[in-house]
Amino acid sequence: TAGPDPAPGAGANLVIRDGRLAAVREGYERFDPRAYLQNNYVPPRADFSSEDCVVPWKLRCLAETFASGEGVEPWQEKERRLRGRLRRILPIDVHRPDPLGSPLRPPADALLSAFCLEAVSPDRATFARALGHVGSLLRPGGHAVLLGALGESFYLAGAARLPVVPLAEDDVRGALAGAGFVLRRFCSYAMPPALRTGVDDVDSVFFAHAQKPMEA
Ligand SMILES: C[S@@+](CC[C@H](N)C(=O)[O-])C[C@H]1O[C@@H](n2cnc3c(N)ncnc32)[C@H](O)[C@@H]1O
Repeated sequence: TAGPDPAPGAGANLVIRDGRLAAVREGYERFDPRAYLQNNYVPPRADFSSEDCVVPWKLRCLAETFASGEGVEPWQEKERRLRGRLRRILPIDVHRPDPLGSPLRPPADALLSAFCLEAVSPDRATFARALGHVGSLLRPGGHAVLLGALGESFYLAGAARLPVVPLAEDDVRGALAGAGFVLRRFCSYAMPPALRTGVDDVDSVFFAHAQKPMEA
């Protein structure tokens, strides 16, 4: 059945939103993954001699969360089991209500998204919508683990200068609540001056673990 008539101006808003998403897509055509890795995943940001460094902080958050479940095993064993279970790598577009192009059957137990949603969204409303889209891939009781940037407006990846929606902690908490999640853990890491290398203007990094309620 047809829905209600769109409000006056709604069509124009959709065109503007589509135009801004097209600009984001165009930006990612110049995204250079090697340059991105070089900017973020080697020293000084990935300096494993210092626990205070940002990449060890991110990994610690993930390790603590994943270790809080059933069975604690050496990472080598976890890696072996994960590789054994990996079946397919699928393209995803977080701006589509159906991000994988078709429903996920069965829905996922867990979802991990790192530095993606805010880096592909022109504004907070689009970020919240994208979170809702990927959240819909989870089963009731499923877990979402998010890492992301706060207060960031751009980052560099080779020739590409990608715009980022600058988020505050409350924007992330609000978007999670709006997407129907219950927050289990939220923490943040202030980027120290020594790691403000010019490859972005990030203020801090957040980590969130949230869960979909079980169905009544
Ligand atoms: C800042 S990088 C994050 C990379 C990595 N996940 C990390 O943690 O460092 C943003 C990523 O978003 C991906 N991306 C761009 N548009 C997207 C979209 N519409 N849906 C899903 N991912 C997208 C890009 O390919 C890029 O790998």
